[in-house]
Amino acid sequence: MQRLLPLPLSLPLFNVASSRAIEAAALAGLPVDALMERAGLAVARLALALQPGAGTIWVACGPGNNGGDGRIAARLLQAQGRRVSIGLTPPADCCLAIDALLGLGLNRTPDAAMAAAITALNSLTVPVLAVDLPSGLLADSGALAGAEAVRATHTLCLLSLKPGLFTAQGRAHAGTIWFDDLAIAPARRGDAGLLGRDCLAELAGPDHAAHKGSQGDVLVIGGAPGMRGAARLAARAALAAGAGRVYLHLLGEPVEEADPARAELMLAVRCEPQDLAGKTVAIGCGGGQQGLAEPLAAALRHAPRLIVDADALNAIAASPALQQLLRQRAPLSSVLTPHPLEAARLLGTDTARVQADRLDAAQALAERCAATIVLKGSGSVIASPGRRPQLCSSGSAALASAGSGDVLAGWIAGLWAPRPAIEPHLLAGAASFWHGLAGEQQAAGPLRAGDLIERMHALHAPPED
Ligand SMILES: NC(=O)C1=CN([C@@H]2O[C@H](COP(=O)(O)OP(=O)(O)OC[C@H]3O[C@@H](n4cnc5c(N)ncnc54)[C@H](OP(=O)(O)O)[C@@H]3O)[C@@H](O)[C@H]2O)[C@@H](O)CC1
Ligand SMILES: Nc1ncnc2c1ncn2[C@@H]1O[C@H](COP(=O)(O)OP(=O)(O)O)[C@@H](O)[C@H]1O
Ligand SMILES: [K+]
Repeated sequence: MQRLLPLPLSLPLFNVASSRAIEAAALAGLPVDALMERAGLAVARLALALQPGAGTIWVACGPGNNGGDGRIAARLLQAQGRRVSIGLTPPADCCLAIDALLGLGLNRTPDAAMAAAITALNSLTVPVLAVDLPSGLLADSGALAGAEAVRATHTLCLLSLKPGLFTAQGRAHAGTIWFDDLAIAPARRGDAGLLGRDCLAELAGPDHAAHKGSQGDVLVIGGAPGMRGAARLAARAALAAGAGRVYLHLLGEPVEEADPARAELMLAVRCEPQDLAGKTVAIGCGGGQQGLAEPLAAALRHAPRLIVDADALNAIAASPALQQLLRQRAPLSSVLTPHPLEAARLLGTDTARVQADRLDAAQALAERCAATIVLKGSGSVIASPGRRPQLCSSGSAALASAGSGDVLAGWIAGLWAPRPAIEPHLLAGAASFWHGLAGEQQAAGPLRAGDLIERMHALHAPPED
């Protein structure tokens, strides 16, 4: 059993169908109850490690094998001399609750009895340990099957890691995530990947002979009047990520300086095809509603590497001609960074549908746009045509603050410029992980986007001895 996050090494994720196939293959060589015995033992061990007080441990058991895991844990806890109560209502002296109501088999809105038990679990002030998944949370998507799911303080995921724990509502409901593979090594590829720190190894630093010309040029296009800050944040992030030279083309009224507070940034007065050639271009941050279509069409045609964010995404969603230009770009040359509403506009649907299956939505968008997609939010999804999607395991609600998305767009550009040959799927995963890692390093409260850049800059790996 291991505490999962922060995650050093990336791991495979298995959806419900694959998890069932892994279980069936394992059971072919084992006694029928072997896996459930292992699962119950793991639950009981973690329950004791959580050091429950002297009261009664409530084991809320559902009708299927999730409940079966709970019953075995209850038996083992009793054998350890603990008072245990099995049922759908808590004992008066509850010191720890084990949520074994529903796991992989959740397939509809919780019925009245289950919903009442979920509400009772959520009313407790003692720790709640969820078995496999918080009950009410869908394993494949991290969406809720009904109005409410258990908000656990700990979740022990069993046998196979399920994607739903790591995206949409998963992280908000799972608490501290633990994993026990029940001593079974899956003989199949994951349906998706969970990105760990090892993804940063894609980003080797510059060699000693590097110079600004070898580190690539970034051009940030956006920052209409009133929203200049968004483009400046992206440009500052590109600089902090390691681009050799960073230029800003600000839309609307001319300005004298690119960024008076960051002397390293240069102003790009024009945005003609020859100004785009050879550059990594990030477009859309603070782009506004007007003045963006022309530079966007030029960037789609001429930028060899392109990151499309914010208003540029909205402009593409509204224009079949721009959509066609996007699809006609060279393979492996475009990264789109939508939040769920922007993704919904591009897909012609609504935010709720995107959030109901983030992995599916991101993959559909990647195929439709022929681009790498970073679908942002808790558990960002990185999807590319023909690739397995990745979920970012880093990040926190400290990032839920204006400008952190602009920083991500600029950061991707700044990492891409010195590494023009890197595969965008790997680049976007590593950049998102880095961004999330910096976003976790906040004791409390939101992280201002300017401070986020400084934290991301501080995470550049020191040279090895
Ligand atoms: N497979 C593995 O990898 C391993 C699995 N293990 C464990 O088994 C768990 C999976 O067990 P499972 O398949 O029995 O499903 P489970 O989650 O107990 O639910 C099914 C029951 O709930 C019911 N039900 C469903 N939705 C409902 C709702 N909304 N409201 C009310 N009822 C609802 C459903 O009813 P039915 O649809 O049949 O009418 C059925 O009776 C897994 O999460 C893990 O803990 C480990 O022991 C070892 C490895
Ligand atoms: N709760 C959260 N958990 C993890 N990451 C988050 C969370 N909230 C926001 N983020 C991240 O912060 C960034 C916000 O981007 P975006 O919504 O475009 O903001 P803005 O447009 O203000 O820059 C994204 O990278 C997103 O993944
Ligand atoms: K459960």
